[in-house]
Amino acid sequence: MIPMTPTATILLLGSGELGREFVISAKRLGCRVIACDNYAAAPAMQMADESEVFSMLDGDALAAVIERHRPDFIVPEVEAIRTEILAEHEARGTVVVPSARAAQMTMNRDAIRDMAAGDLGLTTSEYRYAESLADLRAAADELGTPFLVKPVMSSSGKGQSTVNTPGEVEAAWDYAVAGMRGDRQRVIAEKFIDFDYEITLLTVSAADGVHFCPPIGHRQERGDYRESWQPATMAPAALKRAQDMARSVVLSLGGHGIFGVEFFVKGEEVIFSELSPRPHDTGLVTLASQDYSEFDLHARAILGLPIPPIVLRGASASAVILADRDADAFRIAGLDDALARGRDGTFVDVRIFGKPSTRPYRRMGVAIARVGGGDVDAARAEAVAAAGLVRIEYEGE
Ligand SMILES: Nc1ncnc2c1ncn2[C@@H]1O[C@H](COP(=O)(O)OP(=O)(O)OP(=O)(O)O)[C@@H](O)[C@H]1O
Ligand SMILES: NCC(=O)N[C@@H]1O[C@H](COP(=O)([O-])[O-])[C@@H](O)[C@H]1O
Ligand SMILES: [Mg+2]
Repeated sequence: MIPMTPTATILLLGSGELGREFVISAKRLGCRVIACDNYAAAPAMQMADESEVFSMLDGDALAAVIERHRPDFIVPEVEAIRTEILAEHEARGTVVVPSARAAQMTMNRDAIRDMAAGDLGLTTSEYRYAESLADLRAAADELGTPFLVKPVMSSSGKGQSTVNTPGEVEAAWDYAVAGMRGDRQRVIAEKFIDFDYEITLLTVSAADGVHFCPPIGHRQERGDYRESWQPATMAPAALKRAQDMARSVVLSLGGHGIFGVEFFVKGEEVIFSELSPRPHDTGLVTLASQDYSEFDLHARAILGLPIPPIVLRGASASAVILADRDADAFRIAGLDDALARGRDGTFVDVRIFGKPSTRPYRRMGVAIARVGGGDVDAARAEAVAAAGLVRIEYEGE
């Protein structure tokens, strides 16, 4: 029985931790959500009204699921989706978030890079594409070392490595091919940027215009985020430049929703890196920092609701909780110790994602913290301490 007429029916394509928080935000506004992914009991499925387990790269399977549920909105949550099918349904009136074109372009690093560096003229790292080891060797000669190699279709650092000497080119090619999603054997080689810091600028494109969250600083290892904090300290001129670039990218992509726009900052220079047309992992910090989290903002923008001023509650941080091996039998312990760190003036909380299995470096949860007094370093220390107290206990240990 459906207890009421939903505000909207949402088909969520991808059901990880970001989808899980999005489902909670959307359901709070009365939406009905069908969560999809290629494995059962994924984090967002545990919160959703219904779920579907299939490969979202399989066009026929994807079309059949869309037909079955006839959603008002299709909300991509991962980058491995047969996007041609989304375009067909958009043409027939289903809203694809933020747009089928944005989903298609941001799933392919080459498409978004060509748009940003070419059409929009934004500053990016110097780059080349390669479709074979020979191509990559030629790119190495042109770029010079060090440079990064990334599959054009991948995320969370999968298949990404840094080439420091010409002798490392072959290993980088093999690693990228092994880590790529989708069916295109193509990589981008990007000149390494020795940046001072990097940020995610959460940018909301909504019916009432473009809105920005305060910038989020983050630290990455192996191409995946470990810690994020908000607000990141930035010169006002650099922030303005990042906002102008983000606005031009999101307006050019079209549609409504939140975007995580990534920049490197080196001295006066603001360098566009890439973007997600959806909530960003480094934006998990907004669960502590903002009155409306990035998930609340995504839901509101999608539904055509107004975006009120985005208010920062205080200096905040997030720190990830990672697994270190493959396992199906495990338990998460130490929440008592982690939460006991909360005290007067210091908010500490955790989100455990409920992933059914672990693998090395898989993100299983996150600790979030907010402190009084605007001290981002103190917030980082709290989040890291809390995350460190959460333990994954593997069976048979
Ligand atoms: N050209 C570069 N120079 C220096 N560092 C880089 C460069 N490209 C990427 N990195 C580092 O690697 C991280 C991950 O890169 P990128 O965001 O392109 O990968 P991703 O797989 O899309 O990750 P995610 O899906 O988490 O955003 C960056 O945040 C940055 O720390
Ligand atoms: N940087 C992108 C990102 O953080 N995506 C998030 O990770 C999930 C996959 O996790 P898994 O690989 O552990 O299943 C995705 O579903 C999404 O929530
Ligand atoms: Mg990134």
